[in-house]
Order: sequence, then C-alpha cells, then structure tokens
Amino acid sequence: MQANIDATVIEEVFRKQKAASMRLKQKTVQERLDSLRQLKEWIKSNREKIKEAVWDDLKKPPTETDLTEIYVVLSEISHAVKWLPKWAGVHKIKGYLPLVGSKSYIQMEPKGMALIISPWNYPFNLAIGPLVSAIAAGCTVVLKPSEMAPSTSRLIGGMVSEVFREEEVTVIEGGPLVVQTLLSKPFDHVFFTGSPAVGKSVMKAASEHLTSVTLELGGKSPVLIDKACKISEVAERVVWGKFLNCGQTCVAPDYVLVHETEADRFFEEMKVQVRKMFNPKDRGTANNEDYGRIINPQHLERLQDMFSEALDKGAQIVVGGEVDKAGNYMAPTVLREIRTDLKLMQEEIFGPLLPVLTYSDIDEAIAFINSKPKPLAIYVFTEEDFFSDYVLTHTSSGTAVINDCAVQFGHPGLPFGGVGQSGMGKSHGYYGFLAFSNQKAVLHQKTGFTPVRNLYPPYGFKKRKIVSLFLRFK
Ligand SMILES: NC(=O)C1=CN([C@@H]2O[C@H](COP(=O)(O)OP(=O)(O)OC[C@H]3O[C@@H](n4cnc5c(N)ncnc54)[C@H](OP(=O)(O)O)[C@@H]3O)[C@@H](O)[C@H]2O)C=CC1
Ligand SMILES: CCCCCC(=O)O
Repeated sequence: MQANIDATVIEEVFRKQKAASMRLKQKTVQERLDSLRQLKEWIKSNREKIKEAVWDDLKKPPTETDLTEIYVVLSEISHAVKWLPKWAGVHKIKGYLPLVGSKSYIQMEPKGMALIISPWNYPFNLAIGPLVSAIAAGCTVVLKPSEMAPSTSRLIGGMVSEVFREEEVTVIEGGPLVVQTLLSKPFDHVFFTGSPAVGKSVMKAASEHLTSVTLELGGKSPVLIDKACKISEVAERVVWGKFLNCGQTCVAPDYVLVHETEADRFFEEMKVQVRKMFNPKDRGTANNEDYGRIINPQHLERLQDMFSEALDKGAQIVVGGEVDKAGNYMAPTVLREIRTDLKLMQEEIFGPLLPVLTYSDIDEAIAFINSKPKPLAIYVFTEEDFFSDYVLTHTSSGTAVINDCAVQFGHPGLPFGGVGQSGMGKSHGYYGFLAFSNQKAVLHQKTGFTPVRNLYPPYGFKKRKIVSLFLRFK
C-alpha cells in the first residue's frame, strides 16, 4: 500500500502495523519463506519494469541495473531463503558449570515494527535489500524510499501492494518532512541508508524512543596502491569500482594514494581503462548502455564546484573532464597534483571525480588515511600479504578489500556497514537478519538441587567457605 504524506495516514498505518506486529511475531518461518519467494518471483517477472523505472530516475544503463540493483537483491533473497530456518532456529548454548543441569539457548525474536529509509543512488537495491532482512526476521515494515527517485519509489509501492498485506509492509512516499513525522513514532528498529549528516538526525529522533538503529552511511573510502603491483589490473578494478553509477556509490573509491614509483604507469593505465569501459563516444546520447548520469542538476553543480576549485588550485586532468549540463553528464575524470585542502579531499565526492595523490612511505599514507573519519571501505592493492596486513592493522574501516573495489557489497555472507562516521550496525545476510531481531537469551533451570542454592543467604561460616572455594577456582 502506498500512503500519501498526510500525518493522519501515517498515524493510521502505524496503528494497523502495531496491531499486526504482535500477531506477525508468531509468523512462522514457513510464512516468511513464502513471502520472500513471492517477492523473488515478482522481481524476476518485472525485471523490465524495474530497469525502466531506474532508467527514468537515474538514466542507469539497464545492464548495470540488472547487475547492481536486481541481481544483488535476488542473491540476498536466495541467501535468506536458504539459511532462514537455521537463523530463526534455537541457538543452543554450551553448559556452564555453576549452572550445571540448566539448559540455555538464544531465541531469535522479531524486534517488531521496522522503519526503513532508503536513498536515491541504488533506489531499488537499497530499499529492498533491508526489506528482505526485515521480512526474514518477522518484522512489519514501513518503507520510505527516496523522493529523488520517484519512478522507482512508485514501482516499489506497487510491488509491495501486490506481494504483502498492508499491515505487513507499507510504502510511504515523500521527503524529509515525511521522515521526520515517521521518526516521531515509536518504531522498534530504524534502518537508515544515507548521508552521515541525516544519519545523525535520524539517530537523535530515534533516541527519543530508545529505538535501535542501523545507520548505513558514507564517507571517503581510500585506495592504497603498493609498489610493484600489476598496475593495469589495479587500474581496471579502480575504474570499475569508482565510475559504476557515475561514482554515486557509497563504497566507491573516493581518492587514491599511489606509491610515487608507480604513479606515471598508473595514470597511463587509468586513461586506457576509462576509455575502454566508458568511452565518451556515447556522451549525451539518450541510450548510452555503459555509463549513467548525475542524479540531478544540483548534484552536478556540487561536483562542478569541487572540480573547478581543484583546477583553479593546480589540479591536472589525467583523463575526462567533459561536462554536459543539459544531460547531467560528467565524464569519468581522474585528477593529479591534488592539494589536500581542496573540498574534493574534505567531503565525500559521491560522483565521477577521482583525485590521485602519491606517497613515498607507507606510514605517511596511513597517517593521511587516519587523519580523516573512519571510512566505509579501504581498498589495498598489493602483492605482499605483510603490506595489506600492516595497513589493515594500522587503520580502521567498516569494510576492507584487498586487490579489488566495491565487490564486498555483493557478498551476502559478509557483514556490511560502516564504523564511526561511516555508520553503525551491519546489514546483508545473517547480519541483516540480526539487525531486525532481538536475540532473547533463555535459561531453563532444573528443579531440585542446583549449585546456586549454595549462594543463598544467610551467609554463615559454611557458606562463606563455599563462596571462597568458588572464587579460588575462577
Ligand atoms: N552505507 C550505504 O550502504 C550507503 C550509503 N549512502 C550514502 O548516502 C548518501 C547519498 O544518499 P542520499 O539519498 O543523498 O542521502 P540523504 O541522507 O540525503 O537521504 C537519505 C534518505 O533520507 C531522507 N532525507 C534527506 N534529508 C533528510 C532530512 N533532513 N531529514 C530526514 N530525512 C532526510 C531522504 O529522503 P529524500 O531522498 O526523499 O529527500 C532519503 O530517503 C551518501 O553519503 C552515501 O555515501 C548511499 C548508499 C549506500
Ligand atoms: C555495487 C553496488 C553497491 C550498492 C550500494 C552502494 O555502495 O551505494
């Protein structure tokens, strides 16, 4: 069901879901599996509609939508369908001597009512991925997609109406004001994907009800390139990870630190790879199959400001630089001779600009990375394990990839999420299931004698001896 932004509608939706959430708590694993399978069938049957909606919103190449919006979600559903019986089952806990005779286990209980707030850059994937986890956990869901991706938002509303009962999942469209109204309600979990700035306001609002949150945020994810790498392979992987979705990707490389001895070769290879993957020949054509567009004129202007400032302060273009305002087009652009005080090096770029800096000493590079907030990802390219071990030991990030970029997002077995400014909580697979679950600890004590009785008062001489004995063996 799609609800308009009227506050009374939100009130009504909340009331219905509150009433349903206790009943749905008893929703069996089989019922949840049935819902996930129906969702999967809908997605597979409506692939073209999804691609059209995402094209309307972002001019995202249909094949890229297939890969990064549809395939990733189908993979998440298949993973959940395979493992849900185990995730939702009883997790037995090993015995504990002082409680000998008791049985302990963890019971996974749905948190209850979930609010999912999703961004525009992967408007299908980042709305439905968390929804899969919430359904698997047995939660009811209010889903608020981005109004900056209206076609995909409408498609999701229609899909939800067809697949779920209204009291199970409701899509409420709208922007910041709708979010603020929704956040005034005492949900049991809020799953937010977006910028750190908005993430803070979401967390603040949720704290009024002590509602748990998952914050999937962003940040400046560095690429660190060691000496003696296979530079053409490195360039290929950096170009793909960076310019996918025109760089509008939370796990995209934000800047590169390349060892000074490799810099010239790296720049040459970046030219080769950009031209090979995203040849500007299609620039401006409506049906470009390989490269998308910036979401709107405001974001294009933001990126142009960053770009102009960099050029004014000495940055040089290695490849790219073309901008076509009419088509919200900015070419995949690699820059060198970068000053560290540029806006480009202070704020998350979230677009197709890639500043490249050189370093001579690994500790200098690590100090630079650590001078910034902890990123969502760190990408290390090296042939030496000690190098990657050293970097991962001396830096902190939500995720880390050695010798590739962005692919960690697609592995349903890995927890995904940030740390510090780049986010809190994890998503995907079992970790997404846990985000929406209360891990209830259950201890079933035996009747009759248990060692615990020796700890009851009155604490006479004998009792004190027993307690000392207990302590001596700890
Ligand atoms: N960790 C991750 O998995 C990901 C993180 N991101 C991060 O998200 C950011 C880009 O996405 P973007 O959508 O622009 O992020 P925003 O934070 O601007 O928006 C995210 C969501 O919050 C809503 N929103 C926007 N402003 C407010 C506000 N003042 N109060 C309440 N809600 C608000 C938006 O609604 P509406 O859009 O309708 O205005 C949208 O639904 C980047 O920082 C990127 O790194 C992006 C993708 C994945
Ligand atoms: C490769 C797909 C990544 C999608 C989520 C993001 O990083 O914005």
